[in-house]
Amino acid sequence: MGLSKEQERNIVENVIRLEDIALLWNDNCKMKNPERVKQIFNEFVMGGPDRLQVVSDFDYTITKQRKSDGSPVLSSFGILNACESLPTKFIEESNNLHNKYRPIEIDPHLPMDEKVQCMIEWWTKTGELLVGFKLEQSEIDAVASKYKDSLRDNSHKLFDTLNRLNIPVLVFSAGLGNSVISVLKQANVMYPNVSVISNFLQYKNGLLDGFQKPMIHSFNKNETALDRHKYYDLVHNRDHIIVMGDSLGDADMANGVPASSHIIKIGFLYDHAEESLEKYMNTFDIVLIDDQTMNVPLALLEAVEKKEAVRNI
Ligand SMILES: C[n+]1cn([C@@H]2O[C@H](COP(=O)(O)OP(=O)(O)O)[C@@H](O)[C@H]2O)c2nc(N)[nH]c(=O)c21
Ligand SMILES: [Mg+2]
Repeated sequence: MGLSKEQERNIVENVIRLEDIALLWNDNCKMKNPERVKQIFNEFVMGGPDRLQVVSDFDYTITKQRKSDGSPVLSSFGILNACESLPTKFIEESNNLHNKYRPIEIDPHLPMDEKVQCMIEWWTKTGELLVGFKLEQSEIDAVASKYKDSLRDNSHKLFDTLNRLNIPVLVFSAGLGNSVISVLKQANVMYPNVSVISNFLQYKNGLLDGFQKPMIHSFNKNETALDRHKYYDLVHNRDHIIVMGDSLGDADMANGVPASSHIIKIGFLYDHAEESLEKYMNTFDIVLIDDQTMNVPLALLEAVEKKEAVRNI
């Protein structure tokens, strides 16, 4: 994936030619407006690492949508539900809630305000079920350890590079933060530049007591939900933003940032790829179909790093 001499020269001369980034011309990579991608890539390379930040979804964005051996990857809530000490009643009721609310979450015809109301109910009821019994973090860790190898190929290289360049990474998940952090730690990518904003378990006198606030559900995952969060102070001056997600709603994760920011949105598409492609292309700048790697964001960061190296000579 290294850059050729000519590519390096182009970067020195302040131009990335998208033509040179072979990955972007693979059949499974779709861009509605390659000119815009090119312009943003160049701005990001010229702006350098100090203006960059990454905002990424977790489930099926940092983790793979499909493993090559065919084994499934559990979501962060899936990891919780696989903990054997959970009471059977919790699993039953949690499944009932899933059966009721998941169709509402993905219904394309329901008005958004109704969907939001239902998602608040779903997360609230799940929180109410998680009260009054023990669940050790070590049990979540034991389940999560089975999924530490489920990160996209080259995730380590991506997180290493982001850490080296001091680029803040926000992992923004409406799932369960305890699982997210456990997987990231056990995969050795939980560097100091990585923050996780998600739903975390709350404990009272050693027993579960629902979720900590504020609630992050599938439709309030944008940085306006973070207005009063300390994370906002850390990143508000970083106006070059790479957003990564696998669901259409993930594209809005950076909505709360100033309007002058430049955002490149990378969408990983897997399920129903043919039917969903048009929507994804209208929503994300780059759509990667069944690409179980981090190679595209990595190519951008490699260009940023090369340019920075030249600048510092
Ligand atoms: C409250 N709740 C929400 N979810 C799902 O968890 C997902 C987490 O949301 P997300 O962070 O947007 O993940 P994603 O973009 O990878 O899908 C939501 O989309 C819900 O479908 C849930 N899934 C399970 N199994 N149990 C739950 O209680 C529960
Ligand atoms: Mg996801």
